[in-house]
Amino acid sequence: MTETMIAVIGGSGLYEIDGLQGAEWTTVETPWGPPSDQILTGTLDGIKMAFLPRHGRGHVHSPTEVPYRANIDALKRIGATDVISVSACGSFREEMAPGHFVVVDQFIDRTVAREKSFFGTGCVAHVSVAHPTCPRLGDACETAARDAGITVHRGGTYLAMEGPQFSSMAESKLYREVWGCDVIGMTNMPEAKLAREAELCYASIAMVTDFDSWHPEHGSVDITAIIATLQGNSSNGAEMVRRLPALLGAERADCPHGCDRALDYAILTAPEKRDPAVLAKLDAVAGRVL
Ligand SMILES: CSC[C@H]1O[C@H](OP(=O)(O)O)[C@H](O)[C@@H]1O
Ligand SMILES: Nc1ncnc2[nH]cnc12
Repeated sequence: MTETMIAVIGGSGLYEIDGLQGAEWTTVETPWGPPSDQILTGTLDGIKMAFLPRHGRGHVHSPTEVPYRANIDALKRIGATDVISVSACGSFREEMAPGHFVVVDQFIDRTVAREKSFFGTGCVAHVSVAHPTCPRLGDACETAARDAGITVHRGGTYLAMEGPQFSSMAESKLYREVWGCDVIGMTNMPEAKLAREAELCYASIAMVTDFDSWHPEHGSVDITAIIATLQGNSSNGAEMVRRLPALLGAERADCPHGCDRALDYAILTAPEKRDPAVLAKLDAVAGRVL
């Protein structure tokens, strides 16, 4: 058994969480540079918690410039076992309305300008992201959100776009009608891929703020409408998070879906060909298998 540490990555509108006991902002250094901000650590119901604002307090990093590798490395380095991503998203479904939460389970990655792996020349690895989110964590988030009185949809495909501009109407219709996506945002990729490489269980909660630009009656997505919805979504997100420790418990067994063993057979580079400098950078992420 391993001691649970629940890490929450807070997206747009969620820059802090209240109610942690022994709350302290801590600076964490990583071989991939500084994370988005300091990490707030503490306990909730006796269970270790960490909170990292994805864009930094005051929203300083654009979706392209979020230091995704440093963020995931930093969470792994401080002992996080379970990562909950909480994000603002547009919706492609009439029934997934602003204010609703979606427990995302699939992604289409359309991002093009981001570092997407901890591995590369000197230590090559290929993990599976066929099922990029952890159903055990998804169950906990779904229950926590329902208990908090939030309308929650289980399962959805998240289109990760580069941004920072929103989609054109033609793109919006393509993602919805042809590709069958349910929600859209700018940040869950490569975050989810990196969490898998770091053997962290990862769940993504999409907090719907708008109907993007496909909806005949809602016009085009616009930031003022998003901001108006963000505040209520963020306090609901915090309510959901408050319920997670009681659902996940202080001790965790191995993940039944294997998230925490993703690197078991993933590294292809022969031991004698591995670059010691690259291995040194992988100490937190892949130390278990190196
Ligand atoms: C608030 S408008 C667009 C912005 O919001 C989302 O951020 P996050 O995923 O961190 O909640 C979206 O991905 C964009 O970055
Ligand atoms: N419509 C949208 N597209 C991309 N990211 C978003 N974040 C919130 N709404 C969004």
